[in-house]
Amino acid sequence: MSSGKKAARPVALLSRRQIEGLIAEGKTIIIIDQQVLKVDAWLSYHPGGEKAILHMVGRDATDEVNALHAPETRKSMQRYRIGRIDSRWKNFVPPIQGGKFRQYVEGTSDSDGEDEDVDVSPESGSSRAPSPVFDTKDSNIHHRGRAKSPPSSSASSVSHASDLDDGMSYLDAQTKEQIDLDISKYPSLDLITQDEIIRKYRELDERLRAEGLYDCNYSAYAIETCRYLLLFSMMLIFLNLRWYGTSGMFLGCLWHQLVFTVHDAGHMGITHNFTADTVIGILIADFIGGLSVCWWKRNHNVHHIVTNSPEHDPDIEHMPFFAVSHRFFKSLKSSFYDRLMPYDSFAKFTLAYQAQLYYPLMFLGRFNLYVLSWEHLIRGLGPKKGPAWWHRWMEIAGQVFFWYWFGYLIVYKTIPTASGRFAFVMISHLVTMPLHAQITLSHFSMSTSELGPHESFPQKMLRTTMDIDCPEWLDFFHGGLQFQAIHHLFPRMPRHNLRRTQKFVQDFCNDVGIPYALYGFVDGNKEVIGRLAEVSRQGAILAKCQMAIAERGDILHGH
Ligand code: HEM
Repeated sequence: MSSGKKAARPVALLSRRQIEGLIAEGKTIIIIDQQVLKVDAWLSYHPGGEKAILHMVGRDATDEVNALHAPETRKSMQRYRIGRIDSRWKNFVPPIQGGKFRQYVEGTSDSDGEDEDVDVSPESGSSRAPSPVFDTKDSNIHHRGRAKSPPSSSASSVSHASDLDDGMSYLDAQTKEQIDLDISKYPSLDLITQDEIIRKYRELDERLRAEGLYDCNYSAYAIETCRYLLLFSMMLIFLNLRWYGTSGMFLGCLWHQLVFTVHDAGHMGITHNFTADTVIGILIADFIGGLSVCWWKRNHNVHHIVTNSPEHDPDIEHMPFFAVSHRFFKSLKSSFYDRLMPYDSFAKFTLAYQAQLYYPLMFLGRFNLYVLSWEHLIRGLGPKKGPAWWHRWMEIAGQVFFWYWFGYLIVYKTIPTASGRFAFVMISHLVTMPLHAQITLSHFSMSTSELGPHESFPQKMLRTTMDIDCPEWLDFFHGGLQFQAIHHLFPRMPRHNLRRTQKFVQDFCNDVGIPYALYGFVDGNKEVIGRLAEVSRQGAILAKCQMAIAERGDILHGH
């Protein structure tokens, strides 16, 4: 008897081995809420870019996906469902991060492999040599009783026994030390502990929603707008008075402030509507600031997923100028840029002085952003299909508009002298320096260690991100970046609610035993400079090791 309604299609139960086999065949498989999704067809349409999804292949992406998408988008993901699982999913290392996957042969069961009852502590999980479960870089250093073993191979950083001959064992020992430090400071990586953290994090998210902390406080933007108008008026007044440097300073301050609203829009933190917030972001970033918000989003989306991973997070990949981890001395391959980041003689020279170069280079940050923006737009690196296809064209229009009002109308037509033009351009750009320092402050001195695929999303975010303590009246200066750890836990939460959320996050951290990193602005800066100096020192020690080894080699070979 027909009920008139279409019967729901039964969903196949897939085994772990079957899922592994699909990934081995090159399929893009992610797990969300116990559902198995195959998203190959969606990859090139994805507004968040391909890389964001590729870092989730073979993983339970529930928390990352919930944090980064609107609720209706999450529902639409069911279109890609090919099956379900019926037990707790143990993450694989995604292929883009060097994970290895075995083909599935009909009749094999989950127990036909080493992935049953996986012990996930870095020490033991990594000792399963061919295991796709925990086959990642420095983790193998944690084999019990093998303190100085070289790291396991990954697609991006292969280290062989012969590395012991060129000083790499020194770097491996440093890596081990840092992983040990993280393991001693943070909750255990066993599944029960991590599940408890995930459960409490989801509860917290629900609570924050119930408290209305996801609702945008539009009156706060009215105050922001008054501030923007004031800075813009000051720029015009001083331009009229022919005080070009002062006028440029006010324009720089305006840009500095506007970027925070672009950040909110890039995370759908204003209207929560993808299109509306993207338009706000493009109008401010491109039309008023001459920068590509979509370039920034492409970077930033991946940064939020693989935070502080030297091989994968573009936000810490600044070779040859900065290295926040000694691991960059291995000439890692960036999965984001798809290229090597060579530790060559130029890098050796600049990295030796990186602590001294930090602030001077931050002053030039905005010029670098133009270059990156144009590269993004000219090469068409954003999605060409799907909901974001038109962003590139609106951004190009924004660039034309910006260079017309800034370059032609103000710099060329209004300012008559070369010295006036120079002062206006340089001061307006250099004044934005604090922004570049503020952006790097939250992550540069935090951990860059890889603890394997079983670390939960909230723990990883809190381990790699710090907050800045500041009085409430200074919030406008930090623009929400002072609550970066909270923002990483809840990226779509409107900026003006982050201060209220801080107390909840602190309670959560106390409850689950995760340290909440909170520094004053000055101390945070000291931490960053300290980290840069420490990595330079490691570079100097590495050079000495290599020199001593070379001399020993010469003696052995009778030279
Ligand atoms: C079936 C799978 C997926 C679908 C259908 C999908 C769809 C979308 C859509 C429609 C948006 C626009 C914003 C929104 O409507 O919420 C978006 C944004 C985004 N997605 Fe996905 N997504 C999927 C999987 C993933 C995965 C696994 C990740 C990685 C964790 C991811 C990361 C992102 C990011 C970071 C954005 C922000 C993009 C931006 O604002 O620039 N997505 N996604």
